[in-house]
Amino acid sequence: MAPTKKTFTIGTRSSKLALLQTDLVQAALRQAHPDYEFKILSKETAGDLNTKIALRDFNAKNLWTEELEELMIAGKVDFIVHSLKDVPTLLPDTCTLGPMMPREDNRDVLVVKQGLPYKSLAEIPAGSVVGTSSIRRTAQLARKYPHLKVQDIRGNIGTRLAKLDAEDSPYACAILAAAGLLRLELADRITQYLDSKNAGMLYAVGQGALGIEIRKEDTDIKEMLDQIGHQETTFSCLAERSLLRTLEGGCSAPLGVESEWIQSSEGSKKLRMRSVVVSVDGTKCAEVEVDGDVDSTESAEAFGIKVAEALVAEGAGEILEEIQRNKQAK
Ligand SMILES: NCc1[nH]cc(CCC(=O)O)c1CC(=O)O
Repeated sequence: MAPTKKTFTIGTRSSKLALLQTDLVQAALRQAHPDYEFKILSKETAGDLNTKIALRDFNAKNLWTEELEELMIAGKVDFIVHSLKDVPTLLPDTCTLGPMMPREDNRDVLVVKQGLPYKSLAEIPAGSVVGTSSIRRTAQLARKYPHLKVQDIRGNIGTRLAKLDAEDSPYACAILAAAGLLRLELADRITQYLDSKNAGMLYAVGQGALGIEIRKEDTDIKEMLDQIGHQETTFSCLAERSLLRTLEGGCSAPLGVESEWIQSSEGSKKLRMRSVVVSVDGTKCAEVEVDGDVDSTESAEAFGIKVAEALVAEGAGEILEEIQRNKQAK
């Protein structure tokens, strides 16, 4: 009888996208470690079940992660695959993020309601309703496209597209992450990729990347994940998360980022990060572009703090405090 393979259990949410993403990690690990077996254990989380309340009104930040972390701490799963964007910047003491696989497209995209002719955000007529539940997207739209209206659109990606396309829907278009649509093979729904240059829109910290959460002391799993990791993704995402953590806005901060690796004249690559904090009504804005030498976890974390300080010097602190005050007054 063949000896049984050493088996690892991967935890994930049970949404279609979460399962697809977990399949990507499982396939990469099977290829890198043919001697091991990788099983998937999926679970519906509080975040999946609560689709009625606007995301920005949730106080708990770990709706999507907490129950899976409990399974990992209890030893029922060995590591967890998340959309990095949904992972809180502060993890439980015993947990940490492992090396990250190559990032999918990190941009936001415009998706136009089926049957409407618009080819870009700039073409959407004044007074039209844009579907998004993200405070970051809402604030950036208010700043760059003040003639458009914004309305919540909740649920997983399939649900949001159905709400957008419904004949009696109020929406002309919606803003979504490219990564989710591409992974679900819905690229044909993408009308325009949005970035700082063509649309003045920056993406969310961690968008397009997968976060693999592990037990902090589990060096074996960390080494195993090193085989499928991609340093540029890991470092840029850690820097983005350090920036968000320093501004301490959690997922409800109207913070946009855009990271890119640029070739410097000395031959090494530098990390260039553009970042913006916008007041919800779009009237106030702090915007920076910073280059840094990032070649380790530590320098990535330090660079994120440096970008946060640059934003604060541009007035980001006041904008975030005002949002905090309004929340408390509710
Ligand atoms: N907030 C929900 C969410 N979390 C992760 C993705 C998919 C994209 C990604 O992995 O960044 C989405 C959907 C979206 O924002 O359109």
